[in-house]
Amino acid sequence: MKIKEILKALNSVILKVNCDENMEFDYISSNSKDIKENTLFICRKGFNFDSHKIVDDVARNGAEIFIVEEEIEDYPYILVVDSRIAESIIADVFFQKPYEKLITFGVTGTNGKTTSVHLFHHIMHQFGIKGSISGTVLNDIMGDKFYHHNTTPSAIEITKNMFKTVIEDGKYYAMEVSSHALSQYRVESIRYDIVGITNITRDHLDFHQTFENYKRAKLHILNLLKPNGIAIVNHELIHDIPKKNIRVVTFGTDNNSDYVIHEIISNWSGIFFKLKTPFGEKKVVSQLLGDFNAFNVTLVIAALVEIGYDIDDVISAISTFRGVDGRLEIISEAKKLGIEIVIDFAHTPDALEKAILSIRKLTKGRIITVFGAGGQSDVGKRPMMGEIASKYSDICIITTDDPRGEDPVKIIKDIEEGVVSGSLSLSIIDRREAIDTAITLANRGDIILIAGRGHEPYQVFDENYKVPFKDRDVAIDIIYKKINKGEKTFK
Ligand SMILES: CC(=O)N[C@H]1[C@@H](OP(=O)(O)OP(=O)(O)OC[C@H]2O[C@@H](n3ccc(=O)[nH]c3=O)[C@H](O)[C@@H]2O)O[C@H](CO)[C@@H](O)[C@@H]1O[C@H](C)C(=O)N[C@@H](C)C(=O)N[C@H](CCC(=O)O)C(=O)O
Ligand SMILES: Nc1ncnc2c1ncn2[C@@H]1O[C@H](COP(=O)(O)OP(=O)(O)OP(=O)(O)O)[C@@H](O)[C@H]1O
Repeated sequence: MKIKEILKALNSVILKVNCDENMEFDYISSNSKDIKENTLFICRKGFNFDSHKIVDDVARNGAEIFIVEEEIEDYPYILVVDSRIAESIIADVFFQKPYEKLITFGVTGTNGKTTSVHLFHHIMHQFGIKGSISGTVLNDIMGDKFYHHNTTPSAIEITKNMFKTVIEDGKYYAMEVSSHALSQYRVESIRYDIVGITNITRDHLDFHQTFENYKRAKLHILNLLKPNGIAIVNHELIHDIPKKNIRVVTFGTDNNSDYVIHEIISNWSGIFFKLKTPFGEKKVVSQLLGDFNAFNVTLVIAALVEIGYDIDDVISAISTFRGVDGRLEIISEAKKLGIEIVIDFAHTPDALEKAILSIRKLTKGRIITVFGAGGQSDVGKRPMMGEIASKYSDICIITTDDPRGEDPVKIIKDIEEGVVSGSLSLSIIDRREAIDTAITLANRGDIILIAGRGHEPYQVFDENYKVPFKDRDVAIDIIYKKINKGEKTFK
């Protein structure tokens, strides 16, 4: 591709062009670990690193032209106001707007993104339609499955994955869109057929500073719709939707919603609820545990139905979806001890409250909640989580999550500040010991909720020290040790 092909698109961010516009490049990258011959390299002053400082290394590996935020010597470059915006524009031109050839579904919200995107993928597979998904737990790009450290990857990676989907004849691309990605222009050039907003409750205030900023970042997704795109929005947010010319379809328990959820029945086999829809009243059965999943399920029903799929076919395909790893996942081995253990990724106050209250409906026994809070992330939510867990559980055990460089004891103290007085709460720093204690304390009929880390395979103490620790595997290991030592009665 010739430089002149991107100049027009970049027009609004260019400060200076210091290269021949007939120069050609064959590859684009903003990551020095991903350079090929004749690469156009995008330098950025990031939060941790300034890649303007490594232009010599990058050039040695094959970069020929640079996009920069400050002038460099010795190499041809284009100086821009903001490299992040430039990256999204260049990716868009280089990969020829692949989203135009796909059904694109972008889901944002504090909780429920992963579940909604995976459910959408499942239904499309049931319909025999191929496509891709990306998000926290898994990227599945036309069957090529891998984990990415970001919920929403960089603009180049997303667009490249969409391009691959088009080339391999995929029909859709469903993705989780984080608030970080929205404010860092990672999805700025993408256009969606459908955007979904699950809910907006407190999280990530370390990054966004205020809840209003966080909400604004999330709602920005509404600016990224295709001309005939549809926004499927939780009815609770109706007053936050800007008055623009976009098609908004709402869901929720409020009778004014377009899709009204009512009469949710929850048990160990899942949820059953009734749904008032523009196509009449429907009954929905899902294997997902937890009332809150009625919202995720309805978001996906509305998304598919509003773009033309038959509502009965969609509802029927939902019943075979077994859920996502680490989201109210039952550890069946616990039954051998006469108790129940559920693993859940709840790591925000709202999610924790909803998870505990959902479980409350499943037992007459006690709820023992084992949880902590991640380091380097929204300190203010810690006491709120302490309050919620101690208020709604019978016993709460505060422990270590992923400290990410912070002192685990300090994090636990922050959580303890919110613990309701008179509640039964103890703190055990070592997560394995905390889970072990919960299992020891549990009586027949009790439920242990191990919250906060869900599917995550490593406990991250700091950048250089992470240890394998999957809540599910640890819980199962402890169960078998107790069985072998005869420590607990069998069911
Ligand atoms: C704070 C933050 O959001 N950082 C994101 C941001 O990085 P950055 O721009 O600050 O990059 P940087 O690490 O300083 O490096 C600057 C530039 O140098 C390049 N570089 C850097 C080092 C090197 O050796 N070579 C090299 O070329 C980098 O590719 C980058 O272009 O842009 C990168 C590319 O998109 C992201 O990978 C990175 O996510 C970091 C890893 C991160 O932890 N982000 C979290 C906060 C985040 O984004 N989380 C949300 C989900 C939140 C949730 O819902 O739980 C997400 O979408 O993942
Ligand atoms: N609709 C919902 N309302 C409230 N809580 C929810 C909802 N859906 C899921 N949760 C809770 O949030 C947790 C994370 O769910 P999920 O992974 O689907 O969300 P997410 O938005 O992808 O989160 P993240 O981006 O942090 O991975 C679940 O384990 C559950 O506790």
